[in-house]
Amino acid sequence: MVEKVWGRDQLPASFKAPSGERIGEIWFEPPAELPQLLVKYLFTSEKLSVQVHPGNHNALDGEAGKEECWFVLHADEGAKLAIGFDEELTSEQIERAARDGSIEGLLTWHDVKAGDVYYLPAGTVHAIGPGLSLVEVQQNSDTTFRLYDYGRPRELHLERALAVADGGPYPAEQMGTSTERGQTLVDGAHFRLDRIEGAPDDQIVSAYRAGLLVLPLEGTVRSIDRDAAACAGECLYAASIDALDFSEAGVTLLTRPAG
Ligand SMILES: O=P(O)(O)OC[C@H]1O[C@](O)(CO)[C@@H](O)[C@@H]1O
Repeated sequence: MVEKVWGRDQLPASFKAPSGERIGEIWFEPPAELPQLLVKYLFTSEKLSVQVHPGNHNALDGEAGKEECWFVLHADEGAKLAIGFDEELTSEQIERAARDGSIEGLLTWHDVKAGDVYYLPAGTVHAIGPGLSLVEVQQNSDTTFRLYDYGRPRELHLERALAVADGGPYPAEQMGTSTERGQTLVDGAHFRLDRIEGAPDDQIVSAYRAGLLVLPLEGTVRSIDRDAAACAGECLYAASIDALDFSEAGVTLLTRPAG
């Protein structure tokens, strides 16, 4: 569990937050067999920094590319995500806006609801608003460049952020809902994410023949050959979907690296 200035004192029932701590993130450390993917739960009560991540192509030595996606579990009335800019901006315009704080108003703030999914290509300038619970699936990287933090006394990384930031609007095809997309929420360059109800069908089984991470949102998923099980708020690694028992499953997220 990671404390964050924008985190929450009270987490949903399936998570036990230590009292007196403001938990913003729950990380599931990638298992040795699947080092490419990092899965987190995020809980917000305030805005996250306006930030950007590099891609593999423009990360420097010691940094790592970070593309991510968000699956919205819960959104308070009026909750929003800022992704991309309303209008194309130059690097100089982004820098000026980051320095004087007007960047917040230049971002496109999307109304969100449970079941929405957003894929964030590297370079996308973004901020997560308050009142949200999300599952974040991302490349296993902790490289975040903050452009603006509302005056909070945390470090900014303006120069590196400007070097990788895309000044354009967010492409509509990168967002959707689980109703529109069906089971496969993301099938991208770095990872795949599916949302299934009950047991997996043949198409899902054939897509998950190698290592995967399982996040039950409702119900329980068990590992057949190991003494392990996961329910809501937990994450289970399996070497193949064939090693899992979905007889008590409700709604489950499955994710694996691309390829
Ligand atoms: O800099 P902040 O505001 O703490 O945000 C960092 C967090 O934002 C995210 O990049 C999500 O946008 C998380 O993966 C990361 O831990």
